[in-house]
Amino acid sequence: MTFKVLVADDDLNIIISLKFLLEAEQYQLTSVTTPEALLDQLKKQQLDCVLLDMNFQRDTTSGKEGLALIHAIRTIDPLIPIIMMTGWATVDLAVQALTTGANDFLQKPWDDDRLLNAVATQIQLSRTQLQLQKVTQENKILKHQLSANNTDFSSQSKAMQQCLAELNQLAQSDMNILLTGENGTGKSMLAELIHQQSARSAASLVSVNMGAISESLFESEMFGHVKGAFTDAKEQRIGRFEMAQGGSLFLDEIANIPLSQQAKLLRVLEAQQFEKVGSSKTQFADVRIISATNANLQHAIQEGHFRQDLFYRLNTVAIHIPALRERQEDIIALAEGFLAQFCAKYQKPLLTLSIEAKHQLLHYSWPGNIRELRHCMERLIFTCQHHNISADQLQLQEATSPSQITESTLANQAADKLMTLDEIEKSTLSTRLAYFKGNVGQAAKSLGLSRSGWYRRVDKFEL
Ligand SMILES: Nc1ncnc2c1ncn2[C@@H]1O[C@H](COP(=O)(O)OP(=O)(O)OP(=O)(O)O)[C@@H](O)[C@H]1O
Repeated sequence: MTFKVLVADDDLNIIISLKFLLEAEQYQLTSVTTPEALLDQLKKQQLDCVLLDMNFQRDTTSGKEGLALIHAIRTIDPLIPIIMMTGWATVDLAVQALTTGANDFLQKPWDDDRLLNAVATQIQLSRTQLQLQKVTQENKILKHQLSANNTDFSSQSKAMQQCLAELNQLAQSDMNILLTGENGTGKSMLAELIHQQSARSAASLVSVNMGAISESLFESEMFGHVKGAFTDAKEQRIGRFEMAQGGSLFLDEIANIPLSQQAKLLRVLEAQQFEKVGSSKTQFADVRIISATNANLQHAIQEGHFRQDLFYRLNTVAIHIPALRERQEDIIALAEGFLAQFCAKYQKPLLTLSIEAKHQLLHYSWPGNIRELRHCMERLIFTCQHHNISADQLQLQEATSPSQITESTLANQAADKLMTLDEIEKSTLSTRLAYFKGNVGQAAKSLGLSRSGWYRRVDKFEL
């Protein structure tokens, strides 16, 4: 990439020398000899750095002209690096230039290496600053979108209202919270709600799906690594604990942490300290942990798959999120809410639910909970021919048992609809998950998959 440097000096010899020096290093040079031409160029083109003489009239040496120009440049471009140059340097003048808004100060005659170094460093710094602004801005937008989504959190059932009241109170504390409940019951959404209502809401909520992190990358993902810590560590990397500093860390699918890594997580939770992989520097972890699982952790402890001491650390308070079938008052309201949302999104006329459709929605077991209901409503926007949705258009079928899904049924399905191998795999994952009522561990095991193998496929098929 070629960077554009603007040289502003009334001495043509200086301009020619700088032209030779900078163009030999692949910079593209524009030169001006008056302050007016300098400001004009700044308004006309996108530049990466300004090399600015401090005195334009030959008989002046005070540097006042240069200082006044810094102000003028900053009103046009607040971020462009300005490197001041003068043959009449004093410490006072240098300090004045830097406090007025210049980024560096060089004395004429200059040392070539020092000048090239100053230009490269200042361009690099301003690009990093720009990048940071961009990321901060994106972050703000994402946070805004997330909290806007949360205002969509809807529930009318008594069970959920109780749950929300409890969460509202706990959110104000700094206790670690464990959310339990089947897949798709809204645990991630509630984690976001807890964070937004906590004193940590100005900092980030960082989410990690523990089932999706491979065992070998666990430490690096969670605590970060320094450059060269292992073969692939080409750059230093910040881990999730550091990203969530001052905020909250949401550990989803917590039961999926391999036993070997549980001790490492426990140490951070106990001592609030961690080290990046490859570093001996201890860092302080100021994060609130919200974790979630659809598994029975007590059972996992008895089976020796989960550490009891880690369970106690995570489970300062536990909140159970009821399954959708246990809060029937929510089903129709949620379904109608999703229909309204998707009709607006896809610019379709509003669909309504017939009495029979409502009846079926209420009597279905919803193994995939609210996620399944949401997908079902989204699908109807495209499959439903009439404004009033009938029961059979819902296409709700209770799951068949895996023993019924034989190779021949799959082969028949494939032949009937000419399914691709991917479609068969996708359909098997969904059926199996539904059969095990959303329990990923059991569903994966029944297919001979590891949890990470399961999640890789879930990602691949965007399930
Ligand atoms: N009360 C609610 N109101 C509106 N939408 C909801 C509600 N609860 C959940 N959802 C929606 O249902 C889907 C699943 O929610 P979420 O991911 O929070 O569930 P989860 O329990 O964390 O699932 P998993 O255990 O699979 O990670 C999301 O699309 C979410 O927006």
